[in-house]
Amino acid sequence: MGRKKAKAPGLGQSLINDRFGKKHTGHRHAAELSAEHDATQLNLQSVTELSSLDDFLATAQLAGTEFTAERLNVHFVTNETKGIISEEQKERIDAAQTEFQHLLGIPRRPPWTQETTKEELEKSETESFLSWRKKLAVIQDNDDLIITPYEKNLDFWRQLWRVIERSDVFVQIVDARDPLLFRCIDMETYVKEVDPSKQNVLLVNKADLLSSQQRSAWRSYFEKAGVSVVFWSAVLENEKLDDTYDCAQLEALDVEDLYDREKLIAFFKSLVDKPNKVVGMVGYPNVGKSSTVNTLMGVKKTAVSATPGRTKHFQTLHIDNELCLCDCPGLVFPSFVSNKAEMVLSGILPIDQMRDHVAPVNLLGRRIPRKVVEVTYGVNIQKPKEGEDPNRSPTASEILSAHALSRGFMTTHGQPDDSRSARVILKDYVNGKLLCSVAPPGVDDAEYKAWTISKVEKVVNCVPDVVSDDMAGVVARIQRLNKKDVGPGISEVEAAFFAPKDVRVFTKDGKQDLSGGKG
Ligand SMILES: Nc1nc2c(ncn2[C@@H]2O[C@H](COP(=O)(O)OP(=O)(O)OP(=O)(O)O)[C@@H](O)[C@H]2O)c(=O)[nH]1
Repeated sequence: MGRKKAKAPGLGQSLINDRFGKKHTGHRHAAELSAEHDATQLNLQSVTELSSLDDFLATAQLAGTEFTAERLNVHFVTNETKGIISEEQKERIDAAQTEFQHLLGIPRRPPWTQETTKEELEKSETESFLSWRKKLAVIQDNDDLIITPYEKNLDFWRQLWRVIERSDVFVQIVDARDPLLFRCIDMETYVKEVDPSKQNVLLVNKADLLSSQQRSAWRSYFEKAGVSVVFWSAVLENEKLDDTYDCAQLEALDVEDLYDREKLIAFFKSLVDKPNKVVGMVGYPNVGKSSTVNTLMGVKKTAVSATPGRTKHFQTLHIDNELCLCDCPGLVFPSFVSNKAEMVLSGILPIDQMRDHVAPVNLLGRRIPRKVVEVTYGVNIQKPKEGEDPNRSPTASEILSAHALSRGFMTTHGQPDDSRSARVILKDYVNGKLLCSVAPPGVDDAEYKAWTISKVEKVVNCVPDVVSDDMAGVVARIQRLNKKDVGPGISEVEAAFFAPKDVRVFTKDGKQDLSGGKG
């Protein structure tokens, strides 16, 4: 396709001028860029879901004056189902995913030297980024394949490149409930390309949401694959920083094998043989980067967002005079998913922006054991009718009606308000209040689900004897829920409070506080 250089500023340049206020001129060296591209100057609006028009305009902006309406073929999820795919579809999708896996990489920063000017580097970065996007567009032409709405804002990738360049240890934070969805193997390859002496670590966060058997299954999977893996719970460790918390349920949570803050810091230090060590961190939005960074920094954080996409730019933070953290903004890498419902359940797409609630709840019904929903909410979900497969998963409508009726969520027409229940249930799932996780390849799904059920039963049935005063209200609600005497009328806020982890109470040294929170 022929490209011609536009003489007058075109749409792309106008958009750039509009965004940056003026045309970039002057020759500065590439080395100056790292310092220059801080959050105030970069366009740090994450771009993951674009309409074709937005996409067209963003492409025009990226290509600047050289843009000549290239066709990107980017289109959106087309094979949306009601969250359920047949065995035959699944086989087809698996085969296509295997075939195209090698194209699912991350963009590379083009090579540069001290002599490269700022303009030259920006131009080659843009070109390399566009060619990466075109490669992904080829995948999106295949109707069997859906990739996550990956980050399309080059400035986010620039931040990632800089974090990788600075880091001695590069940590990918993944969500323990579906580690493979959040792990980007190509990122590990890229880190080694930049410098083979850099170390990759996979930090499996939210590991408190798995049972010890489940963690052990995942640990053997990663160890066999030669991955350096650490299981960690930012939230549990963060709670230990607060001396009013005790852990009446620590035993039930079954988390003794997790790394604590000191052990994790010591582990990072052990990987680098030089005085000033930099640990870079990256991960999808909502995997718990902020919680991890705060905890490692020793900052007690009371409120973190349950909505993906809050951290916007990388920060450099000194833990002590030996170790420094470099926290990259939440980046959505291209990854294969079976449908949009999977993205909602994985916390990649925000629930409040979800249009169809039936598909994700159907998928939830497939993934989560029926008993987990029943025990967590104290409800009975309608059983399969005579003639139906007695082991079939509950449907969205069965789950939603059971929940809506028990909580008194009704529409003005007197029907169960399914959509309100769907939002509560999906948020509980994403937040980990409804326990569920995906088994590692090669592990029997039924056995893995049985481990989830036994963990949920242990946690829910363990009501603490003594708690601090400010926890009393929460515990009273949980006790009512446990006794299943909660009829219609319980508010959404109360339902949302029903998190077994809410009753953990730690002492300063992380031990169970048996003093009623007063000692
Ligand atoms: N159960 C559990 N929940 C966690 C853990 N770490 C984080 N969360 C929850 O996950 C959600 C996201 O946590 P954040 O720390 O804000 O995640 P983030 O990756 O920094 O998100 P962005 O700012 O969007 O990039 C919050 O609801 C946290 O409470 C954990 O170890 N265990």
